[in-house]
Amino acid sequence: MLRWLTSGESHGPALVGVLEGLPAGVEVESAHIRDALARRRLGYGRGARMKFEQDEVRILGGVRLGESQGGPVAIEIGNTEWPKWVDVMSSDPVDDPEKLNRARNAPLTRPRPGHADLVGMRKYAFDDARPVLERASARETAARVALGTVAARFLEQAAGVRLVSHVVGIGPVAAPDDAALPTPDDVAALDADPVRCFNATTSAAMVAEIDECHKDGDTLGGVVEVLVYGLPSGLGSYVHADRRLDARLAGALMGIQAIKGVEVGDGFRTATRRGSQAHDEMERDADGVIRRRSNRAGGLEGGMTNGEILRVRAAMKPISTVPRALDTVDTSSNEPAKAQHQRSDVCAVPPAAVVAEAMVALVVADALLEKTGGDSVGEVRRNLDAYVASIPDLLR
Ligand SMILES: Cc1cc2nc3c(=O)[nH]c(=O)nc-3n(C[C@H](O)[C@H](O)[C@H](O)COP(=O)(O)O)c2cc1C
Ligand SMILES: C=C(O[C@@H]1CC(C(=O)O)=C[C@@H](OP(=O)(O)O)[C@H]1O)C(=O)O
Repeated sequence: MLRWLTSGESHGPALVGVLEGLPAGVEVESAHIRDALARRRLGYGRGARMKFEQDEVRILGGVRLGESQGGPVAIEIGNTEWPKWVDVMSSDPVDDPEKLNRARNAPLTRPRPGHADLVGMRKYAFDDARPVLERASARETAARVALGTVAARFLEQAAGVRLVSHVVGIGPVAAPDDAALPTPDDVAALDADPVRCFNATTSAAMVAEIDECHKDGDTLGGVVEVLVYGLPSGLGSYVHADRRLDARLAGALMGIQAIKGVEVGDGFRTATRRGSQAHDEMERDADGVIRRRSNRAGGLEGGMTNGEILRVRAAMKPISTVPRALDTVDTSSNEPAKAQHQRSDVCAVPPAAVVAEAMVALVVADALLEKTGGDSVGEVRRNLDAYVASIPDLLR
C-alpha cells in the first residue's frame, strides 16, 4: 500500500511530502523532482508570485545514491520567499510585537467567495483568514507533484507505464472532441505550449481568452485531462466500492484545490448517447488478443483497468480571488465589503494539469502495488510479468 501526506503553509519555510510504501530500487534524484516542479510553475495566466518565488528541493529520507531504499521517502520543498515571512509565519511565538505589527500581518477579515476563508475561520475559530488561506492554498500542490514524480518513476521503471497531462478547455474555449490524444513522446511539446494544449489553434484561442479575462479583471477555470499509457488489465477491482479504481481516481482528483468535477473516459458525454454508441466493441486481432474498436470508457470497466489508455478529466472552477473583487462581509465590522485581493492567478489550469498527473500517478502506483506486491522494483516487475503471462486471451 502506498500512503502519502503533505505538511506546510503557503508562506512557510518549506513544504514537506512523505511517501510510504514505495519499493526499493526506484531510481530517483532531486533533479527529477526539480524538473517536475518547474513544469508545475509553467502556464500562461499565472500571477506574479510564480515569477519571483523559487522551489528548493531536498530529499530528506528514503533515497540513497539515487535509489529508493524501501523506507518512507521524505521531500522538502523550501521557499525562497521565506525571509519575508519569518515573523508572520514563525512557528514559535514572536516576542517583539513590533515585528508582527506590519502590513503583512494585518488580519484578513474580508473572506473571498469561493475560497476556504469564511468557513475555515468559523470551523477553526480564527478571527483572521490568514491561517486558513495558508493551508488551503494550492502552493501545497508542489509537495504532491514531488511525491507524484516519485510514483511516476516507479510506474515507468517497474511496469513501463507513462503519464501525460494536458489542457482540453479554458473557460469557453475547448479542444475539439475528436482531437488526437497526446502520447508520452509529446510531453516536451506540451511543456513548451503556453497553456499545455496539444492543438495549436485551440492554444492560441485559450491565450486570447486569458488576455481578455485579465483585461476585464476577471479569472478563468477549465478542464484538464490525464492519460496513462501502458497499464495492464486488472488494476483496481469491482468487488467493493472502495476498491474501484474509478472511485479512487475521482477522489484523488477532487482533492485538488478548485477541482469541481471529474469524468472517466467520455464521462458526461456518454450519458447523452445510446448504448450502441456508448461502449467499446471487442474483437480479436491477428495475434488472438481481444482489442477494443474505441476507448470511450477511458480504459476502465468495472472499476478496473481494461488494458486501454486510461483517460480521466477534471474540471477546475475559476480562481476565486477575482481582481474585480466580489461582494462579501467584513467579519470584523459585519459591514458589506469587497473581498480581499492583493494578487492572484488569472488562470491556473495548466499547472492543475501537472498536479492532476501527479495525483493519478500516486493512485495508479498504489493500484499496481496492490496487484503485484513486491518490496523491490525487480520483484514488482517479475510479479507483473507472471500475472500478465497468465491472462488467457493475451496468449503469452
Ligand atoms: C495550481 C493552482 C493554483 C491556484 N491559484 C489560486 C490563486 O492564485 N488564487 C486563488 O484564489 N485560488 C487559487 N487556486 C484555487 C484555490 O486554492 C481553491 O479555490 C481554494 O483552496 C478553495 O478550495 P475549493 O476551490 O476546492 O473549494 C489555485 C488552485 C490550483 C490547483
Ligand atoms: C503559490 C502557489 O499558488 C498560489 C495558490 C493560491 C491559492 O489560493 O490557492 C494563491 C496564490 O498565492 P498568493 O495568494 O500568495 O498570491 C497562488 O500563487 C503555487 O502554486 O506555488
